[in-house]
Formats: sequence, C-alpha cells, structure tokens
Amino acid sequence: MNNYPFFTMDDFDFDNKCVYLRIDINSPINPITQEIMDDSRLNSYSETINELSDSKLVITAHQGRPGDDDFTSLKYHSRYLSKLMGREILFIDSLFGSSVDYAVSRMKKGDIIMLENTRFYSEEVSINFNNFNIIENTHIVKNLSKLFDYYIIDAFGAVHRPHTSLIGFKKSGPMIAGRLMEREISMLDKFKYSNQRPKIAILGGSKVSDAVKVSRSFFEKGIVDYILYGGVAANLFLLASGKNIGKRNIDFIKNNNKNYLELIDMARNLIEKYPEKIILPDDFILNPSQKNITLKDNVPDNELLADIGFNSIEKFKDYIKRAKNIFINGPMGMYEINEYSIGTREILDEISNSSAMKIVGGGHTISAVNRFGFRKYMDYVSTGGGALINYLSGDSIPVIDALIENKKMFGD
Ligand SMILES: Nc1ncnc2c1ncn2[C@@H]1O[C@H](COP(=O)(O)OP(=O)(O)OP(=O)(O)O)[C@@H](O)[C@H]1O
Ligand SMILES: O=C(O)[C@H](O)COP(=O)(O)O
Repeated sequence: MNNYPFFTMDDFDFDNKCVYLRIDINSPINPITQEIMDDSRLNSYSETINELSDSKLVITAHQGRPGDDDFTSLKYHSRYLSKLMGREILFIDSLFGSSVDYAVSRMKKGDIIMLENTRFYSEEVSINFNNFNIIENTHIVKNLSKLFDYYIIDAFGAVHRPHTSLIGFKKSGPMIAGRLMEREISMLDKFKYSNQRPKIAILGGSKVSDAVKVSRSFFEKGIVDYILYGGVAANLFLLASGKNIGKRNIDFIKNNNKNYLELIDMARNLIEKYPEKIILPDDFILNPSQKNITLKDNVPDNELLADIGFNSIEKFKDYIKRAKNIFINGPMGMYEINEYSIGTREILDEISNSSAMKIVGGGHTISAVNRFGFRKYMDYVSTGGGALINYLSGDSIPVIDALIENKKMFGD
C-alpha cells in the first residue's frame, strides 16, 4: 500500500485488464490550422501509459470549452500522442454508445483507444454536481462503467473541476491516481508546505474567475505573502479599485464571465482587506496603438491593455528578487504577439535568475516558458493552470476528494 490517502498505480495489477484513463491534454490550439501549439501536456503521460502497456487502455480527455476556438475534436490529439508514444492509438469519434462498446469488446492486451472530447456532451459539465445520483445516472457513467475494471484519473490539470468523466466513476470500481497526479502532488507540496519567505504568486492570463477565488484562500491561509497580478486578472482588480481601464477591457471581462459583478465585489473586498499584499501594474502597452500609458491617462475605448508596461516590470522584478518561493500561472499579456510579449518575457527572465524555488504552470504559461527558452531554469513545470492554483490554495479539490472517498469504499 502507498502513503497517499488514495489508490495509486502501485496498488493494482493491470495485466490484461480493461482500464479507463482520464488525462488532461487540453492544449493551446492554433485557431486557423487547429494544430496543437504546445505538446507539454501530451508529453507528460508517457510514464503512466508505458506502465499500462499490458492492459487494454481506453483514454478520455477534454479540449477547450463550448463556443471557444479551441473546442475541437481529439482526433488530432490521438495522432499526436500516438506519434509521441510510438504506439498505435485507435480514435473513436464518440464517448459512449455502440461504436465504443464494439471497439472495446475487440480490444487485445496492449491496445489503446482514445474517445472523443468529453465536453462534446453536455452531461460532462452542465449537471448538478452536488447530487451524485444525477452524475451516476448520466449516459456517460451508465455506458462506460459497464466496460472497465479500473478507473485511473491522471488529469491533474483538471482536478479542480467536478466533471462527470473525472469523478463520475467513484462508486463504479477502484479509482486510482495516475503517475502524473502523484508527481504533481509531491512536487507542489514542497511549495505549499515550505516556510521559506517571502512566498509570492504571480497570476495573469485570461481566466480571472479562478484567480480571484483562490486569492482569498492564499491570503486568508497565509499561503503566500504577495500576489503580483498581470493580464486580465490585473484589469479586474484595477477596475474593482475604481480605476478607468477603458471600455474594451471592461467588455472583455464582462463577455467572458457571467458572474463578473460578483467577481468585482470579491476583488474589491480583497483590496480592502489586503491592500499591501495585492501588487498591481500601473502602466501598460496598448493594443493596437502599442503606446505605453499609465492609468492616470485615459484608456481609449478601442484599446486593449495588452501587456504590462516598463515601470510595472521593474516593480514586479523587485518582489521577485526578494522572494524565496515563487509560482506563476498566466502570462502578463498577449504574449503570443511579439509586440505584447515583453512583460511576460521579462518577468520569466527575472524568475529564471532567482535562487528561489520556482514553479510554473498553465497551458499558455508553459507555452511562453518554452517559447522564450526558460524551461530549464524552472524547478518544476506543472501541467496544471487553474488546478495548480486551486491545489496550492489549500481549498478542497473535487477529484482528489473523490479519489479519497473511493479508497475508503474499495480499500479492503
Ligand atoms: N490583458 C489581456 N487581455 C486579453 N487577453 C490577455 C491579456 N493578457 C493575457 N491574455 C491572454 O490570456 C491567454 C492565456 O491565459 P490563460 O488564463 O489561458 O493562461 P494559462 O497559462 O493557459 O492558464 P490555464 O492553464 O489556467 O488556462 C493568452 O492567450 C493571452 O493572450
Ligand atoms: O487547462 C485547464 O486549466 C484544464 O484543462 C481545465 O480546463 P477549464 O479551465 O476549461 O475547465
């Protein structure tokens, strides 16, 4: 038996067994060619998949969110993974039903199948996750649970999502943490439980909802001493503190967050309670004009605050220089476009030069780290973005909770 409160792959023998493996290969996708722009997450599953080479392995995963450009089929991911692993992977363009049943019934030891994007099915994300009866009665769980001996969950990047393909099998049979989950948890615990201070978080990117929610836990539990905000997260805090960030940036927040008023309230409360811990940029590079402005200037209606400006870079560097533990999730700006990549590059450069423990995570953040050549300087590159910040915040994590419950049910 292992030392974790959940099953790991050491606890079972998968020889000739039918194994469900949920991974997280949600990757940045080129919106025009649909090509996978960064294969870090795909690369992180070689240990788990190699260890399961004697099983009949069925892989599930998600890509993107409904309505977004990157909400694509997993056909390309299956080809990519097949090439990386040097193993044939049969792609089935459904998640359950007769084509899946038939393909699984014909599997031999060593075969691998990948099923279609779990989020093509509304039952994956749009049900009441507080009621497990509903989850158990989804077509996804009813159909798939007939097929498997074991359920391995290795989707560390999605552990904060209580979605059907991630937690729905907790009563169907042994639910097991994969090798990536084990590695992530043991590495991230080094940051979480380190007493070396100051500890700083750098939160950027566009998914502001996760960033605001975890900030409260980070401060309340004293997990970090400062949070440096960039990207849309910074815009939200600036808006909450009464700054004029311009129409286009306000619209961006509104259009991408149904609960944006609630988020602004939460951000305002945090600013009132922890003013000295919240570190915000005060100048920016505008898109499209490429002007460097401070927030004392008016932000024209048609301009995006696309990168942090030179003063803010210097201010952030001072905090990074003093830190003993650092993690970053989310770029400082629209790093994909050269003209707006300087903030992200400079901040990653300063982190790379620091002797602190350095953790980086998030699909686009990793892509930026790889693109600018900083990967080798990081102590740990997590596959998690939202998952990483939620895990470090010490809040309860739905997939880990389900794994723990499952071990209690199937432990003997
Ligand atoms: N100020 C900004 N306005 C609009 N978009 C921005 C801004 N700053 C950054 N972005 C965009 O945010 C995206 C990355 O954010 P995201 O939150 O997805 O980061 P991530 O590292 O992938 O984390 P996760 O894995 O949680 O998704 C990039 O496409 C970038 O262009
Ligand atoms: O990329 C991620 O953070 C995970 O795959 C979860 O994706 P989501 O934020 O769209 O739920």
